[in-house]
Amino acid sequence: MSQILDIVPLTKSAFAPFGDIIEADPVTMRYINNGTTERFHALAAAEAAGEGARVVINLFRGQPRHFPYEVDMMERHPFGSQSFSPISGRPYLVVVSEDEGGRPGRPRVFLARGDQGVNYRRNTWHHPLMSLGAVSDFLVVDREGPGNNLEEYFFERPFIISEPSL
Ligand SMILES: NC(=O)N[C@@H](O)C(=O)O
Ligand code: NI
Repeated sequence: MSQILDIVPLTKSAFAPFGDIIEADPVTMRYINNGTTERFHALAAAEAAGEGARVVINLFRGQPRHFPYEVDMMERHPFGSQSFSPISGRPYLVVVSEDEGGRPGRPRVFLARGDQGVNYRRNTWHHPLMSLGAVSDFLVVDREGPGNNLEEYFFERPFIISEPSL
């Protein structure tokens, strides 16, 4: 099988094994504030495990990735979830893997729209942030606390992502 990875659109069903999509899904919408605001309710849940852990809200300013791109590693956060919500309105790549006996399997690459966020469930293999085209800001909600919340795995042979067509 080729090391070149296909890129597919990010959808709720395809991403379900890895976490949730943070987008204005009409099914989740309820009016609040006397009808002046639409609340898209409980799109995802932040997880922060362990004594003394807390959920934190961050800004990530990502440099655009260049292509062809070598995916030589994946990471996961054993004690908490991690969400990325684009603030700059630009598309970006989401790269995730199923767990195969404690190692990431073949990565899956999703092209996320600039109005779609993702929440990686706790312990989900993913590649670090992959901004596209220009420096992009993201609101990131994840876990801070004691213990090592970062596990990395390096592939023997890197996978390749070709330039996405936007
Ligand atoms: N290191 C860090 O906070 N960021 C990564 O976890 C990432 O997924 O981008
Ligand atoms: Ni991460």
